[in-house]
Amino acid sequence: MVQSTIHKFAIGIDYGTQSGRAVLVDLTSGEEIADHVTSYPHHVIDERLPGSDRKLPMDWALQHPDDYLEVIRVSVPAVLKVGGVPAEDVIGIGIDFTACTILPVDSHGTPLCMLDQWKHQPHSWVKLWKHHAAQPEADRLNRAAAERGEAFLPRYGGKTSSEWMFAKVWQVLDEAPEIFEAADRFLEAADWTVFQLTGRMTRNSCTAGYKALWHKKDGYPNPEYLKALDPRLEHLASTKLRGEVMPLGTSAGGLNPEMAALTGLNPGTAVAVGVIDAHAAVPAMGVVTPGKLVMAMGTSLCHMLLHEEEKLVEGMCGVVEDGIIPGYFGYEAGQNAVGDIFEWFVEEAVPAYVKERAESEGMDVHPWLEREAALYKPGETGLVALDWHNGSRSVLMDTDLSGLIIGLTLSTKPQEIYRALLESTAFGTRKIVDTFERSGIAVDKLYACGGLPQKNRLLMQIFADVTNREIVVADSKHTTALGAAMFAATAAGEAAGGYNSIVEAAKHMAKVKEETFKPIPEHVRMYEELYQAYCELHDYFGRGGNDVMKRLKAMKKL
Ligand SMILES: Nc1ncnc2c1ncn2[C@@H]1O[C@H](COP(=O)(O)OP(=O)(O)O)[C@@H](O)[C@H]1O
Ligand SMILES: O=C(CO)[C@H](O)[C@H](O)COP(=O)(O)O
Repeated sequence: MVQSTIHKFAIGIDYGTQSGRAVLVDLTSGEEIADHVTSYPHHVIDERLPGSDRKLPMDWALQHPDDYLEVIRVSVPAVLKVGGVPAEDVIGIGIDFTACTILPVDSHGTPLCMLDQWKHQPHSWVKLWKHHAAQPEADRLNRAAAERGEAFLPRYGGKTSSEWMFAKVWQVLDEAPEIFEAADRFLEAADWTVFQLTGRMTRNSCTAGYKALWHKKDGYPNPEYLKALDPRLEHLASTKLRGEVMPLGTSAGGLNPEMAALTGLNPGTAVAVGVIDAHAAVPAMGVVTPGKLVMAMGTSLCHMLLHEEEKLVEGMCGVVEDGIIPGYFGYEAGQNAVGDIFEWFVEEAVPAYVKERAESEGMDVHPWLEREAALYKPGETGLVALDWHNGSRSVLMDTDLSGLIIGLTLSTKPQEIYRALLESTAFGTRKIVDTFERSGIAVDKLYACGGLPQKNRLLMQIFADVTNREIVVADSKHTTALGAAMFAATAAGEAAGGYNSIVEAAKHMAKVKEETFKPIPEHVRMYEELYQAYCELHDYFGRGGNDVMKRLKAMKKL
């Protein structure tokens, strides 16, 4: 039991792709007192709508909004109970969310998919960040913006993504105009959940900036451009995207009485505006100044970096002033799949004998493959792979690209392929690091958090060797939730026992391990050569030298 009389606490809720977790955090030390995970009862909906036989098309990924409430209903009371902390000592709640994860709501804020009238229409559901079916809209959006010289486009590396708000909303309009019409607003799931907690509909500057092309001075893309896309989009920004955009670390309002009763927290407890999951990890690792690239490594990989100036960097997911830490331009880049690629290999491509051997040694397949793959030196497998099994986010921003392994022979072993796949993801990150540096934005050190640094040491060593940079690792079980709790402490403010700035919160609450991964000079040399091979393949297949990946994908869609 914690001495709650001297300490104050906040709850961070992290909404991931498969599950949500609540973490009760001591604001003095950042210690995670209790955590609880709720798996989403409806999982990722990518085959059929709940209660329906209707098959979803390729590249769709939906979620059920009630799953987000389930996390609040179950995980929040659970951490309060385990932590043994009285409600009055919990001064704030913060949430971080995957993004861009959006939903259409009616004028009461009720998701259209929860209304009988619309629940059978797939476009009424939450579109998860990895819903990639809006690529045609993203392509048209990019072409029009480039032709018109729209000022926002360079801030997003020259291309906006099919994962983001405008492409997704336009897909709704194209394919289900009745849903577009019925939607009073389109909201980020982060903002909808904050609305559920507070009854106040706000938008957070982080998702608005990175995922909805919102700019602190210019606002959303202008009506003329939107009209040129489709006349029905002309007033989108002032109608279905309306709502005050609030800076990170501010309070969206107090916890409403219904939610207080549901969770056991006090009504009026400060609720911070939402933040993107990966971005919450930045202060949680103590990164509040430039030169330190934070990598949230899990299913996918998000890279975040701070800089004093706004620079235009090829293929970046975005640069947003005050987007992560006030006073700095926050840059985001990413890889659509990292852990997901390793998962695909283990689930879909590993021979039965590997599973049997792992089982006979009492090991899971991943660590077994890691141990065997670690016996090879860089280059010894004769393989190079492209990490595009779920498309390329940075720097090509193209979800129609696909994976590739080159160098296979009749003697290639599964552990060699596993190693090549680990290496491919490190090469993908190296490409991002090089692109930042070429644009004059220094990357001195890497900071890793998420599930992968805890799970796979070989992967981390390969990342250090391929990038030739030291890697600091988070010392937190739930780094993004810790970040969300820090934003909650900031929203509550010093007078309530929190902090007056996220930088101050980071000083007291951020946690990294003492042990770091350091590059091994001999490996660095070998990887330099392999990376050149990766770059040749990257440019050949990714920059128009050969469009076979796109042709194959188009055939598959027929
Ligand atoms: N030992 C391992 N080595 C490499 N990848 C792993 C290992 N164990 C699990 N994974 C991958 O880690 C990913 C999950 O990462 P995690 O950070 O826990 O989740 P999330 O990204 O959903 O928050 C999955 O894609 C899984 O395939
Ligand atoms: O694009 C994002 C952030 O900008 C997504 O939130 C992120 O990629 C989801 O990742 P994960 O499931 O690995 O937490």
